[in-house]
Amino acid sequence: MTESQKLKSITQQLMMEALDSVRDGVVIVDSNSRIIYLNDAYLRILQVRREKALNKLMSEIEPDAIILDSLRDKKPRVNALVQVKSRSKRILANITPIISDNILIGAISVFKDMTEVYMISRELKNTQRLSKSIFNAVSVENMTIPPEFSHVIGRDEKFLHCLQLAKTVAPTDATVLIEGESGTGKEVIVNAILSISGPRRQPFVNLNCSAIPESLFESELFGYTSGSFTGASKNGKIGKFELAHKGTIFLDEIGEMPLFMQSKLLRVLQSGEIQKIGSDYADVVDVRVIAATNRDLKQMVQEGKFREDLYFRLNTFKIVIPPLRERRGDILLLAEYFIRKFNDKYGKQVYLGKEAAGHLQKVPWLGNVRQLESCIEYAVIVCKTRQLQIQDLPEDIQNGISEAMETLPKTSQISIPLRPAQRLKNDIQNMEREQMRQALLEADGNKTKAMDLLGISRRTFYKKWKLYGFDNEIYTK
Ligand SMILES: Nc1ncnc2c1ncn2[C@@H]1O[C@H](COP(=O)(O)OP(=O)(O)OP(=O)(O)O)[C@@H](O)[C@H]1O
Repeated sequence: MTESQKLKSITQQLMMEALDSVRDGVVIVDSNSRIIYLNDAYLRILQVRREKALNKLMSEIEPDAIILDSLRDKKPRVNALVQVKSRSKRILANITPIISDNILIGAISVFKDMTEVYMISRELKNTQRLSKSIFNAVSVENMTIPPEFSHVIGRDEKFLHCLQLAKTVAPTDATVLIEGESGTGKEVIVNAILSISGPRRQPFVNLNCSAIPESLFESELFGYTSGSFTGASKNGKIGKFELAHKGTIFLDEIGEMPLFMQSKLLRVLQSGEIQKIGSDYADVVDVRVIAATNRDLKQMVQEGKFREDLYFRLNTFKIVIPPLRERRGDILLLAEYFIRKFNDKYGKQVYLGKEAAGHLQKVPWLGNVRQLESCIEYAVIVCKTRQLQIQDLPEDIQNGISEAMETLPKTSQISIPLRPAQRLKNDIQNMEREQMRQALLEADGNKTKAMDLLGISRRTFYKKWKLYGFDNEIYTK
């Protein structure tokens, strides 16, 4: 090797090393778009393995790559913001065609990863939209309930405040946390938010965290690639987050999410990144998250059962729905509403008698609006006259609860926990558990059949299944 050849080879080596050490991605292709060089940053940013890209044709592995345009028209591209489709990444690229003696011999692209910048600017836009929305909301003196909320019943001040918050946050893309006891109407508020945010935030994916076994959580949420584990479908699986891309995901019972998934959820909330099981790289999704819980997440954080960082992240915009016993003014409104609903359903013309109305107002409604709803459904069905009376109400509402009420303070604000109410709750739960057990026996252990027999949704069924520890029992006649 001559001295000048040696010098040339050392210079080339130094240049390659220099390119390898820069933070920006660098790729060089020849005139046929064959990748002849890529640096370490390229591999890191686009999350590919060297052997999957080097010496391959760019036109085959990334047919929409902007560097191909430069090869075609021999023109440079300056600060081009592009999406690398196969990797869901945003990059800012500078591309120069390499021309020697008027002949195109290739092109070089130097690019920056803009995904994080994009996520931050999205967050910023959200915050701006949210503050604008809050500004508009506080400048309206008397809140008017939006027409989209017409099916939401309630005039209590605290409840109206929840609706106002829902209305405020709906047009933004902010993450929302809805807290409230079981049956208070968390899902009703989610639907209200969705009805305002409209098609802009579709598709909608609903996921109840308590219905997913821990071992399936990751594949449910993020999916898996084909053949990533024994028993996996050969076509792979699309996760719920991918399904909800550009839309909204509702994570109900977020408090039931296992700790290892909480950290993965935090990553999605912070960077939009999801990684399928078995995949070498992460995809970026654009999903609005609405979460709900009937657990005290703050308490769970203290007990080490819920990640503090995720809690803070979710807590940015919180709507706390008060229990029905703290908005007693709404009981009759809701009761009348449900009577209308079940009159329609069962072809009846029942109206609420004065004594029954008085009685309903005294009940502690530990099961909240859901309990009131099923109580009214029962009463409308059994009511033989047109006037719904105390004796038409379910027995536990007629007796047990009224007994418990005698020992409760006569104020509209009942502070919990109260021992009699707790005892009552236990009674209700025992009864519920027994009914479920009977239904499961009747259905020979077939859960879908048992749900039908009980007349409850799959979601409610699995919630109670978990609550009452049915996992360890065998149900065959
Ligand atoms: N304000 C309301 N107006 C009309 N219906 C309501 C209202 N609040 C609750 N409901 C009805 O009560 C039932 C329970 O409500 P929902 O499922 O939203 O409660 P939840 O808080 O999500 O319960 P869980 O925590 O058990 O999932 C539903 O049938 C719902 O339609």
